Amino acid sequence: MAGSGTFAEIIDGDVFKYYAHGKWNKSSSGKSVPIINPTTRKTHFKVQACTQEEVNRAIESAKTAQKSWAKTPLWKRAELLHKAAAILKEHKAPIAECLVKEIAKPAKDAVTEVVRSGDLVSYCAEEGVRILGEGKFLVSDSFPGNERTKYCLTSKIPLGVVLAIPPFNYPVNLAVSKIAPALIAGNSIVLKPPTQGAVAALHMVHCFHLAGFPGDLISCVTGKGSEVGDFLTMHPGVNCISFTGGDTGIAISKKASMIPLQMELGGKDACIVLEDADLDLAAANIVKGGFSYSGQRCTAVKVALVMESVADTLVKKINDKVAKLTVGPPEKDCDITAVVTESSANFIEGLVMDAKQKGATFCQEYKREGNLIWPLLLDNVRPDMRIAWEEPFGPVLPVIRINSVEEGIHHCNASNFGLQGCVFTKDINKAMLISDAMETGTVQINSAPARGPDHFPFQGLKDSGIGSQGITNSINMMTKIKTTVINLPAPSYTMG
Ligand SMILES: NC(=O)c1ccc[n+]([C@@H]2O[C@H](COP(=O)([O-])OP(=O)(O)OC[C@H]3O[C@@H](n4cnc5c(N)ncnc54)[C@H](O)[C@@H]3O)[C@@H](O)[C@H]2O)c1
Repeated sequence: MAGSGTFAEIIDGDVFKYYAHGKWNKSSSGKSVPIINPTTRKTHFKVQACTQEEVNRAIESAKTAQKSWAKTPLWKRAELLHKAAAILKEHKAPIAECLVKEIAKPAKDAVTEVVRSGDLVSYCAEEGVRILGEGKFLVSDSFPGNERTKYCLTSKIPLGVVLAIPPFNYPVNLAVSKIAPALIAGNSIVLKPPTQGAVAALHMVHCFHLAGFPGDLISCVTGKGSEVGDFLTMHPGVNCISFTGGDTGIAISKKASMIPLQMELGGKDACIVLEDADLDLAAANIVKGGFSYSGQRCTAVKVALVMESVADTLVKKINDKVAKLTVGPPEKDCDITAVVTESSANFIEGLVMDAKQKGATFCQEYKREGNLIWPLLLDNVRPDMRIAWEEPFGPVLPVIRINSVEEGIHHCNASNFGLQGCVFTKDINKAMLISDAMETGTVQINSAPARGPDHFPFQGLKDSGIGSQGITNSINMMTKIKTTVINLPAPSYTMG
């Protein structure tokens, strides 16, 4: 159970401790932050409200710890990561329980998130050993005017302290997707988990503690993002920020100093359906893509752009599937569960009411109880409706009927987001042309957008992000290149 057994030391009374200096600590603030269960709307957990002084100490000690970690052999770093991955998977049940209570993630998906996270950590260790074990050797005579008098050796070195800020929807997976690449590359880590999801993240961090990483190398500071956020992101001791979330990331990018930033932000992933598409496949993917975890996924299908000639048939197929979605508590593994906060539910409702007022066709009746919103398909959505452009992050999906492929591409590209998109057609040539024309980081052909598998590159264009994630890209991003040049007194050409 959460906060008991192996995890008993991470809680004090009813408040979870924060992790720094290799141990679990109470904040001197004496204050805590409540975590509201989205289903019951009652406080379920509490975490420490860390002070700026505590955050400062965590960063300062991470700086020192990183220096010796960078001198730890790569195979040893990998070994510890493999150990942490195994411990994480062993304790999937209590961590998944936190995800169910804190973010109303359906029970089975919660377990999947933890297992996937363990796999990500292991893969990262293996990939790190492969790509960080290699450097480059260059000779000078390939550049005009040079003899072979210079040998250049390049290697990848760590950046220093990496600040990791994941969002609420995958607080474990999107934390380890930053922690593991940072650690294998020789960096230290300061994690600031989201408020909803903080307790799952603290349990995950305990698995790293149990694996035996050096004290001070990893810390996890809790508190409201709006209170400790700026202090963390503008701290001179931070050498890299890896952030996943919404528009907050744009604000952070403007405030951060001259350090590498990895930003994975919001999306308005479009699904273009052509006349020749397999409509059963498209409907299945639109429902899975649009409504999994109640639409609270960065890569959820957030607008369906459907050719008018197949729209009636497709909408009917989607509605038949929507009718089968179960709605209720995450403990019962329902498909649609309460959205994360009351303010999210209010925001979603605002988009729905705007669409209603402007004449969208409601395929189901709009229904809400507390944070629980029943799945809703809105047909005949037009570009003057907010839902055509904004990210609901909830179980509401707009359908815009289009009369040409160009119209679909135009709508997709007019968005300020550019995360992913997808196209359904049996014509691979057309699909490739559309993929090239869509201004998004990834285009899926004949499947819903998805972040995984976790070693695939994952990136957003425009307001959807900076840089590229995915295991290999994250490891590379969390390193810099160092070169040593050997200067010879006379040219030397290898004769074999
Ligand atoms: N592109 C991706 O990879 C990806 C993946 C998942 C979610 N998302 C996006 O995340 C959003 C939903 O997640 P969310 O509601 O947790 O996002 P959010 O931007 O509200 O919060 C993200 C994180 O930032 C922290 N934070 C808040 N204010 C801060 C500040 N001033 N300084 C530093 N940190 C601060 C939060 O505590 C949280 O940990 C959606 O827009 C979704 O599309 C993107």
